[in-house]
Amino acid sequence: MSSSGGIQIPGRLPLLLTQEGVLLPGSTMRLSVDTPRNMQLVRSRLLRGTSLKSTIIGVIPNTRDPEHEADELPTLHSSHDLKLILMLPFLRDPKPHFENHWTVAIGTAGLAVQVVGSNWPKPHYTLLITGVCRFRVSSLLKQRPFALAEVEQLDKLEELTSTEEVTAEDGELQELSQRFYQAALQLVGMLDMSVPVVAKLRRLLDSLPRETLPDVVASMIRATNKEKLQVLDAVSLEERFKKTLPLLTRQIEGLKLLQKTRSPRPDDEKRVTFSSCPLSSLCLLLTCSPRPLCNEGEDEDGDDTAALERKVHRANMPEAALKVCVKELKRLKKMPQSMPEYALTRNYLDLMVELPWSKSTKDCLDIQAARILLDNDHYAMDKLKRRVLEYLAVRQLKASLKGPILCFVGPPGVGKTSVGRSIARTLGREFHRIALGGVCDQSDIRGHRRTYVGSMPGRIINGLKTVGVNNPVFLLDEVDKLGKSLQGDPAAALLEVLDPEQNHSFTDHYLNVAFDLSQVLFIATANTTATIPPALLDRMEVLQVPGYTQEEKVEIAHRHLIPNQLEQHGLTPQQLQIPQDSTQEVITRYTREAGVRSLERKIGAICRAVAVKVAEGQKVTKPEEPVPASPVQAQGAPPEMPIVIDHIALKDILGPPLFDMEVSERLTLPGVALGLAWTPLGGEIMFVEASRTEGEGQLTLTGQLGDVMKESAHLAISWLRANAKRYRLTNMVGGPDPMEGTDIHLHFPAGAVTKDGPSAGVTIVTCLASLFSSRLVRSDIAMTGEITLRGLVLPVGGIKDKVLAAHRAGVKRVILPKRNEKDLEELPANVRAELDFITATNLDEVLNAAFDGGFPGTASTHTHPQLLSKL
Ligand SMILES: Nc1ncnc2c1ncn2[C@@H]1O[C@H](COP(=O)(O)OP(=O)(O)OP(=O)(O)O)[C@@H](O)[C@H]1O
Repeated sequence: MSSSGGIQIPGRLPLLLTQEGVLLPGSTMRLSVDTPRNMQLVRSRLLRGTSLKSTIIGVIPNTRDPEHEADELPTLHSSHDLKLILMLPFLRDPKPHFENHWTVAIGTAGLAVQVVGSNWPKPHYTLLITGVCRFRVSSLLKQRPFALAEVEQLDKLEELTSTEEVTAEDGELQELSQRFYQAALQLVGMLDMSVPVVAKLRRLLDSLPRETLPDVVASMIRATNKEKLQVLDAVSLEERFKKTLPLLTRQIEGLKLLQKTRSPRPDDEKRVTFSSCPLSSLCLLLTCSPRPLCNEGEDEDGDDTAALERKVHRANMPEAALKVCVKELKRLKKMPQSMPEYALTRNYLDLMVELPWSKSTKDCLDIQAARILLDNDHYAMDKLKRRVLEYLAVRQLKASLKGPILCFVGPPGVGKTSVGRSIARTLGREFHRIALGGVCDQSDIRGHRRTYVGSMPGRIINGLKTVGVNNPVFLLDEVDKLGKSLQGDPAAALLEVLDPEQNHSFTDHYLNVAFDLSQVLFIATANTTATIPPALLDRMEVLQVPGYTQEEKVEIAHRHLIPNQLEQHGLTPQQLQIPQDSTQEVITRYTREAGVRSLERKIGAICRAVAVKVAEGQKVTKPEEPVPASPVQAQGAPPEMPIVIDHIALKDILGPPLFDMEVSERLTLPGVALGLAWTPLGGEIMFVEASRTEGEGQLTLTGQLGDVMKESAHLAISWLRANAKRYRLTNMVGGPDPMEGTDIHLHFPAGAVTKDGPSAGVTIVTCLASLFSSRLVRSDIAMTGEITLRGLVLPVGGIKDKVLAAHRAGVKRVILPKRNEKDLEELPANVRAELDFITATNLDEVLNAAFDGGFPGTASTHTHPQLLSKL
């Protein structure tokens, strides 16, 4: 600080633009920073810098930092006095180098002594900055990512370090300084000297260099921002004394008046004392808070706390919470604003009053209406809708229903989230979605303790604050994708949230008081139950939402997706028509999914392409121009409406088809069979390929197989070797042991995808049987089932999704374990009608069905007709 021993500030300073208050040299101020440039400055200079130099920044007052980084910087605060002083030499200078407003911008170089970051209510930093000296911006070096400028230090006041020097050099300045000093003494004299800071101020008045007094006193007394700006702009010391003295006198007069008008109660005496000096600690002696406690802001601030107190009492919170709030309020009142804890306590209280402790919406449940709404919003999903209606009906009869928590499990894009939204609508409740995918910190659910820097409440409490009622529908999306880390297990934190017996007293770490979640209706969604922790799964009722059949997808597209997309793209059915055939083609040749999300995207792509045509057409058809009569579209002429998307248009817009009906093509060699697999994304068809070469009887397995699948492969080989004679299987030279002198390679294409599970057993056996017998597997058949060493076929899971995948891929016959027959009832009628199902109890039956005309050696070839059941 020039005035305190000649500190030299760097020649280049990053600029912090603020409108919050005026930092004067020698004072300390707390500033909240949330705009892009200022945030960037804090991150790259204050948080990353390691030297003292990197903590010095230039604070430009009275200037708004633009909300968006792309916006240009506004005119910086500039001093008129300085402008004059600086311009004078240029009256003589033919080529002034002060060309723009930057040249006279003035600010205070400050030392950032503390940086506190917080994400609530939005990301921001709170800085504690001590003013060092005035500076002038010579030139702006860059605007992004934060403003950086070449600066010139202005306060060089060494000449006035003692009263003697003043006397010697400048009579008028000395007189001013003396008057100022006397006035300051008088002010301190009116305050209660028993307050330690007042005593300290008294001592400082004698020990501080006189030239620092105007800045220090101006930052403490009652003064508006405008007045403080004038003090900052007063570069000459004389001017500064002149600007500050009236303020000081006004404060003294004000105090006198206050003392006169107040009743002489000891309390009041103290209050005058306190209010005239906001400083409650020594370090704050030089503090200027953005809204000083003792200027105009004070009343406002006092009101502010009073308003907060009123809100606390009106928030209708339970007694325990109220007690905590009252205690915190008491602490807040005693705290100076500049204390870091002030902001924390204030944020806490603000949250407490905003929480919907007893605010709820009234359920408007009408089962008839709910049924209609669910049917209107979603096609198919009958089982799910039935269960949801049951649930709603019970709620209607018993309002205080505790649990169960519904968990919709199914592949992506089958409408789990959107059913959740519909349930909220049917109940007339607020809806809030909490995405849990990737959450691996339990404080995400339960909040951080307030002792942490940047502590925040968890997502549940935040959600309640957002919806503003205590009985919303909370959709816990993707519960199966919760992670775990050193920061704890969020799934464990969810246990308390979802347990109806416990959640009436859910305690968020940040709140530290119980909040009643029993009115909240929780619905969870997941792609698979396999990764949901068992304790969590146990608290939920799982409702499977399987993928859709092609017919269902066509219906969904025409009833929901196409109208939605048309609306979103500003089109009408009079402008765009997608016939059923085209939708069917999009489904089969451009998408391969269990849900309809990809289909929706493709329809979106069609709409965009048509929107361009329509918009071009509108531009060409100006009102005065007649519309061409010919339906043949001339170059630049508007297209004929409606634009109908046919096979050719589809290819134009979406490109060549992405998927082919490849099944029959790939089953043209012996040693290939088609299996069915279940994945969290729905069912999939899966080819199994085998080849043999001369060798030593080794088995090679490729395709990223898990242990269980590898074991299935070994099992299949063992069974075939054991039964080779019966099935007349041979090795390469025609010998009876198929493995003798032969190496086998089994491959599961889509080699990058990990595969596991026992259900490929029957497919591997069929594939190897085809290889050893050199016979082709039927090209229209797919299969699934676990095998045993004795050749039995055991049931497997995910039958519905697997069969739907087979149907999607154009397969005509499906072999599945006999004990899975019951699962076929869940299939849509049209799928059941279009597929032949062969249910098998042993591998004999499987082989017999998988090859045209049966398989040699199987019992049924001779004794029974082929086992075929059309369900
Ligand atoms: N049966 C249906 N009827 C109407 N629209 C549907 C149906 N199923 C899905 N949709 C639509 O498909 C889109 C995707 O649905 P949604 O986001 O609910 O899928 P999701 O199952 O939650 O997927 P994820 O598991 O990826 O979150 C939505 O626009 C939804 O409206």
